[in-house]
Amino acid sequence: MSSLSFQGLTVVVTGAGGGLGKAYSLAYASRGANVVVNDFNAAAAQKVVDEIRQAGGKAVVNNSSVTDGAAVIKTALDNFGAVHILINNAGILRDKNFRNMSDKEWDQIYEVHLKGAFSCTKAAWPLFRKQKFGRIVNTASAAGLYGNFGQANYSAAKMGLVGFTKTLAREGEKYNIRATAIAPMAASAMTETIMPPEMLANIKPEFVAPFVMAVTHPDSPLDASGKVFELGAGFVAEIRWERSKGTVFKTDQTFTPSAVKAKWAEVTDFTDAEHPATFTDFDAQGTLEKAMKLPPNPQSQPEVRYDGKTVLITGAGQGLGRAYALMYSRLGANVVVNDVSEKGANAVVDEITKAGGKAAAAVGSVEDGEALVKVALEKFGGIHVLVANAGILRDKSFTAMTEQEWDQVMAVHLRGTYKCVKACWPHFHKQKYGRIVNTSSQVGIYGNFGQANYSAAKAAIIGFTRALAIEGAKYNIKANAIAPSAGTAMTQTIWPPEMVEAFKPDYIAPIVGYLTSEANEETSGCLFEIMGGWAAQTRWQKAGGHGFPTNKPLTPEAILSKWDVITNFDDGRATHPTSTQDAFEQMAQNFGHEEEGAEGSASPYADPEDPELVAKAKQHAEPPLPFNYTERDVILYNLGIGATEKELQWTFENDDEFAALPTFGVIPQFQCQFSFPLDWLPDFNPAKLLHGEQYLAIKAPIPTSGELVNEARIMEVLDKGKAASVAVITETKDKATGQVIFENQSTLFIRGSGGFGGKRTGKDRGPATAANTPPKRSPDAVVEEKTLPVQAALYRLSGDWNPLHIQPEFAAVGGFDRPILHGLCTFGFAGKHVLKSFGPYKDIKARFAGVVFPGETLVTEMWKEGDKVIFTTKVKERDAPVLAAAAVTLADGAPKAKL
Ligand SMILES: CCCCCCC[C@@H](O)CC(=O)SCCNC(=O)CCNC(=O)[C@H](O)C(C)(C)COP(=O)(O)OP(=O)(O)OC[C@H]1O[C@@H](n2cnc3c(N)ncnc32)[C@H](O)[C@@H]1OP(=O)(O)O
Repeated sequence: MSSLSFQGLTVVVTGAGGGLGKAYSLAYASRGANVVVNDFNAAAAQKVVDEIRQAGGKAVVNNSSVTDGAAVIKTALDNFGAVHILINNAGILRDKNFRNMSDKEWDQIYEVHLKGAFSCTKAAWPLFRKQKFGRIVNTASAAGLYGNFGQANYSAAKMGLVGFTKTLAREGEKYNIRATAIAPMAASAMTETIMPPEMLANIKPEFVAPFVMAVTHPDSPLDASGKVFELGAGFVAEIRWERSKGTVFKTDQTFTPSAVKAKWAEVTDFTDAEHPATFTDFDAQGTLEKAMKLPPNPQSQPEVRYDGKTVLITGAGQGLGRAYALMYSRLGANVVVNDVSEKGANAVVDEITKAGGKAAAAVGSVEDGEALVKVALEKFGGIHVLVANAGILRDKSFTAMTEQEWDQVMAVHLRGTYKCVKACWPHFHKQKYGRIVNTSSQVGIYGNFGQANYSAAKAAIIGFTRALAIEGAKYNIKANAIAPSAGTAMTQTIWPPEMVEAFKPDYIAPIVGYLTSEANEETSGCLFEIMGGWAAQTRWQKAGGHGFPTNKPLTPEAILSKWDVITNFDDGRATHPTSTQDAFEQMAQNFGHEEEGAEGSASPYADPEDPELVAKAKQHAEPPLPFNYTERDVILYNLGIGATEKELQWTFENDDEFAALPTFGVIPQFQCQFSFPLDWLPDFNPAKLLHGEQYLAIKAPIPTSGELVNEARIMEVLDKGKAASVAVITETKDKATGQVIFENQSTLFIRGSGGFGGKRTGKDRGPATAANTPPKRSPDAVVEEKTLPVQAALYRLSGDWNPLHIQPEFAAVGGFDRPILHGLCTFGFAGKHVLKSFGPYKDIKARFAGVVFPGETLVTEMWKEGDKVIFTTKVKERDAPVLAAAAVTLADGAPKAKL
């Protein structure tokens, strides 16, 4: 195959200052394209442009926000007179567990990822249409496809891009405009915050760029348009929707939540599943006719009821919402009927009250979710179920769609759903019970002409719901998304009258009624298509895909040569991933896939470790060890490092800001550390073991209770002459989701165990071994804090039971005249000092330079240097250094120093 040229084509890459965007820019430029390197970080963008120009390529910088797409595209026109390819890649992270996520964090993610992609695409679209050529790649994510813990905002925005892409592909087809969504896995400044370094080394952006080039070339495969692909580490596979055949219920009064429960296994049975490309593939009329002819539906026992439960239904003044409200009331629920129309809401409340039910109106916008939930609390004393149903349409072809029409649909569907769930969440959390049904749409699943706004919002709701299901699992909160089709005021504008009449909202309600019931103990994070008595489940199916060798550069030509394999779902290798972990594992199987004889090794593998050490590590590797903890453990830890009764955010579990101090991250691994036998070292004496250094990376929000798992291995064994130095790495993951929360690297300094002839100097492990020399100026902040004589006795209850810290005899063997304080206790105090002075951080490292005795006063001196805060800690009474070579890397958005 001849090499694909991009000569004469202009490519706009957003977020191109680093990571994937940079890799795209360099790759396109190397094939002759004119590249607009967009990044709000002017210096980073300029660097990429300089690199391209030095290599003889053509590129210009643009520093506009992606939400000002017109300005981004104008740079292309001003400099190159055209734009042909748009890569919507810019992204940020604002990870936070949903309970603590702020509206700002929600909005920022939406703005950059979804609104930004809209804005840039909107600006390029008329040009694409005019020249009858355009290529768009939208960057989704596995977090969007499957949902991810701590990423409700990101999961929503990323899945929204999938819906948006599908509609763009439909609308663009006639004009040779193609749109593709990718869920890439690649190392970037963004992923660095959530992945351990050795994993990052395997997922170079250079393995993603060739695919993006292949699907944006003028000769790109037509069937890439409107499709979604997962790729990274040299592996590429298409992913598509798979729908169960589902089941059909008789549409009479026996169609109840109890009837749904009785046949639920049929809804979720994927035998003979289908792979529809559009929702029009479905024989709605035939199914409805079949539904009517069925015998009455069998009912499960006991009957699904809602006595004592309070249900909030949004947009319940008419249509689907009204049908839900009437059903819930019949089943004994207290119903809160929300609608923007006072008349509509009151009419439904009257209807329920007259029939002997209990209902209250909550008039207002779903964007004021708290006010709606307040009605439930005031009238009925609680909230148990949310059915987020409110919706509007602002249909327009993408060419004609105004920003206002985009915003309006997003505000009601996406932000409204978010706000209502957010308002319910603390109550669900506290009572350890909650049921949510969020309303998506077949338009969100498959895309639809004239509904770019609606398809994006409705797809985003799927990603959002999946993230909620993951976060809610531990609290018996179940969240599902439905794509209902029924004759309502909304569909009246697009359906023929007889269809509106035939497909009654009552035929959707029983499914919702089952999903939100106590009887639903299993189903969460799922998506259902429902229409006229028929209900089916829709999930992802992933092609077996192709893994390219990682020891030679991947090219767009290689991607195209395997296109049939990448998109083949019928070779028996297709899978059904349901989590980011599943998606990642498939990619990870390609790590280290080498082709014999490949020249110019481009292996993305990190330097293989010293074989001797690998052997040692294997010998001493431990099986994963669990760590289960509650809020009580968090409080105990916080108290152990000096938190007080006045600092309720650290010592009172019901405080709104309740959190673990960041250095809590060292605790879960403890047991694991101690399970390593060290008696293979010469003259090993446990009393001679001191903690030498500690590095902690915090890769996800710290849950205040949870079930975690630790995997530890020895990384390095050094011979320091008089002592042995053993470095251990531990990854701590969430047990349910597999998400890495902490990475610890701990160095143990074992006096008297050296002289075995091993290496003296270890590897540079980046921030884990950095020297962190303080600058020669007076510190920017100083915190002094006295420890208590009881400090070690208190701290040890968090898991380090080493007698060195409590038993005088043991301490004496170690060479101390009284027990010493745990190194990690001092570490925790200092970490708290930095947090109080400079805000949150994503990693922290220190060397234990000298011992502390409980009761001594710690003085932490801090210097802010860029995104680092270098610090030292000494004991005031003895003017003795105890923490050295220490620093934190501040988290993005950390507040400025309070000096
Ligand atoms: C979850 C994780 C599990 C871990 C749990 C551990 C169990 C805990 O219960 C134990 C504890 O908490 S102990 C309390 C905390 N630690 C301490 O108090 C140690 C304080 N430090 C010291 O006493 C000395 O610095 C000392 C003794 C460490 C070194 O002093 P010297 O022997 O005088 O060393 P020196 O001559 O200065 O240097 C020799 C070589 O060793 C390297 N080195 C020095 N300090 C180090 C340290 N803290 N960590 C790692 N390496 C260290 C030096 O760089 C030098 O290396 P090279 O030969 O390459 O130049």
